Amino acid sequence: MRVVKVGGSLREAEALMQALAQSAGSLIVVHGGGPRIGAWLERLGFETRFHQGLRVTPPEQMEVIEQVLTQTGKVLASLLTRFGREALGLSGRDAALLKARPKDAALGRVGEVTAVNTALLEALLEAGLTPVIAPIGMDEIGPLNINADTAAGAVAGALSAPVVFLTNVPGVLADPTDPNSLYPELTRAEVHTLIQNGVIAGGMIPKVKAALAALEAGAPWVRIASGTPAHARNALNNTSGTRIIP
Ligand SMILES: Nc1ncnc2c1ncn2[C@@H]1O[C@H](COP(=O)(O)OP(=O)(O)O)[C@@H](O)[C@H]1O
Ligand SMILES: CC(=O)N[C@@H](CCC(=O)OP(=O)(O)O)C(=O)O
Repeated sequence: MRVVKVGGSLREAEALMQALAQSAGSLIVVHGGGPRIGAWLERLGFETRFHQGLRVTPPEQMEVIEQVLTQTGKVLASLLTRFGREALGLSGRDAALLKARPKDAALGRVGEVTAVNTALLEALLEAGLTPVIAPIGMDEIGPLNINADTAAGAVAGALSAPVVFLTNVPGVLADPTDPNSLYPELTRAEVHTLIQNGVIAGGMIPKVKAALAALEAGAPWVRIASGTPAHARNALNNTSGTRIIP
């Protein structure tokens, strides 16, 4: 079994969904949708800003964020199903799949995962269904906006499963403008240095942090790789992209 995080930066997800649908073994998909959320917030006249790769989430933006993410999951699940892998779009609110708490008051309704309903995921896999999870969590007040990388790392950690973060770059790059500057492997200490000196920035920060959290929680291996179909297939076999090691 593998956990696959599909980045919202991958706007044309169809070819990737076909590759995932046809890959061997059980999958749990966790997806993002940052660019689509941004587009809708802008269209509706909301300001949006990021702190360390996380979208600061005033409570009044939560309805839009939840709608966009939930619908994105339904689209991905229907594509997987069409390509032969029966899939089900869920949000972290369904059956308390992702219990969460606010991460930091300054970030508004941004959540961090406190518990994953692994029994539900195992039951779905047992029934031959592929869960497609929108990164919305739940506390006693209502929904929380969880970064999709964070959510994928938490799910992988809870299941002690490998996780692959598929995105619009080949992995962690020494020079984000040069796709040939890929780090094949990074340790925890190297990751922290690269965050401190600004080489790892923006949306790459939650990815490497989630990768380290998953490893700490028991994931056997973790990769950040390109979401092109060929690279995604290799990443699922623990070969392409950047491997993060403890
Ligand atoms: N060192 C780095 N190597 C690669 N990408 C980086 C790095 N630092 C920042 N980034 C940015 O992180 C982006 C990927 O994160 P993000 O846009 O959130 O994607 P996704 O939607 O797939 O999660 C890249 O497109 C790139 O702009
Ligand atoms: C708290 C936070 O940052 N939530 C993210 C959730 C979606 C996401 O993570 O999408 P990507 O994987 O495409 O970046 C957001 O609002 O954009």
